[in-house]
This record gives sequence, C-alpha cells and structure tokens, in this order.
Amino acid sequence: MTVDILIQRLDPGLPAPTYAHPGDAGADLVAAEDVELAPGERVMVPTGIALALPDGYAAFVHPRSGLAARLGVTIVNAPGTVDAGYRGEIKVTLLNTDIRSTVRLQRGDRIAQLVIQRVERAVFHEVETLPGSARGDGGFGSTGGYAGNVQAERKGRVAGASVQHSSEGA
Ligand SMILES: O=c1ccn([C@H]2C[C@H](O)[C@@H](COP(=O)(O)OP(=O)(O)OP(=O)(O)O)O2)c(=O)[nH]1
Ligand SMILES: [Mg+2]
Repeated sequence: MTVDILIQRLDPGLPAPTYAHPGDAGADLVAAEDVELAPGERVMVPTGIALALPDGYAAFVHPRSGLAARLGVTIVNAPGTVDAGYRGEIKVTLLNTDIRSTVRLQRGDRIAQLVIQRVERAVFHEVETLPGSARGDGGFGSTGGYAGNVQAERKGRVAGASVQHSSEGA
C-alpha cells in the first residue's frame, strides 16, 4: 500500500527521504548541516525537506536504532509529530544521552526516520462516568516490574506504587 506525498527539497544538495530496503517502515532523513553534540546536549537539526501530507495522514519522526546503540543519540520528543497541515522544514531535535563523548555528525548523515501513518481524528464525547474495563485505573507498573527497577523504585526515582518481586517475568 503506498500513498503519494508532495515533497519540497529546500536544499537541492540533499536527498529526499529514502527507504533503505523494500518493506521498511521508516524513510531516512538526513542532517542539512554539520552538528556537534556535547555530552547531554540537544540540538535542533534541519533536514532540508518540507511535505504536504494528505488529510488523514501524519508523519512521525523516529530515532534510528544504530545512532542510539552506537553513539547514544536519540530524539528528545520521539516520535516527533508532523501534522498534515505543516508546510515548514522538518526538524529533528537530537539529544546526546552519552555522558562522556561528544558526537559529531556531518551534513548528509542519516539522523532520523520518517514513518507515514494514517491517523484518526477523534470526536470527544464528555460523560460523567466511563464504562468499566479489566484494567480499570491500573497503570505505571501495576502488572509488575522487573529486577533492574527495584533499586530505583525504592529510592522513589521511578513512579510506581509498589515493588513486586514476581517470577512472572518482565
Ligand atoms: O520532530 C518534529 C516535531 C514537529 N515538527 C514540526 C511539524 C509539526 O506539525 C510542528 C508542530 O509540532 P508539535 O505539535 O509537536 O509542536 P508544538 O510544540 O505543539 O507546537 P505548535 O504549537 O506549533 O503545534 O512542528 C518537526 O518538524 N519535527
Ligand atoms: Mg502542537
């Protein structure tokens, strides 16, 4: 299933978003300029492209797992949401989560991937009481944690009402 999307290359020296393989969900976006990210630093990086998405679609700016695993670089607001009506340049707010290394990326490096999806628009109907459900208001770890979280939870750094030492698995 494909969808036709109008694209403007604001920087003719850079490629349009590209799917690396048939069947890929994400089309890679490149950096329009060199970027240097000090440990813990975030930088908004232009990509040199703008889109006109059809109504009923949105584009989501996802991190690349290779950058995350190798360099610790992610996207602050992952996934970023590009609205159908947005005609400006798509930008990626990169974050260097590494506390030791400065990361240098070059113009043309692939920094993120764009996932195009159909989205529903909700009509919200206000009610006094919501219908019941099996989960109810349980959340935030109500089904059990995992061993690695126990210390953080004890110190109150991870939200969660109780620490469960279960053998159910994570
Ligand atoms: O990673 C992103 C996220 C958003 N955008 C653009 C497209 C999107 O349509 C617009 C607004 O994004 P969002 O709604 O997430 O930001 P906001 O802080 O709510 O801004 P606004 O008040 O303009 O909606 O910014 C990007 O280029 N990259
Ligand atoms: Mg918004």
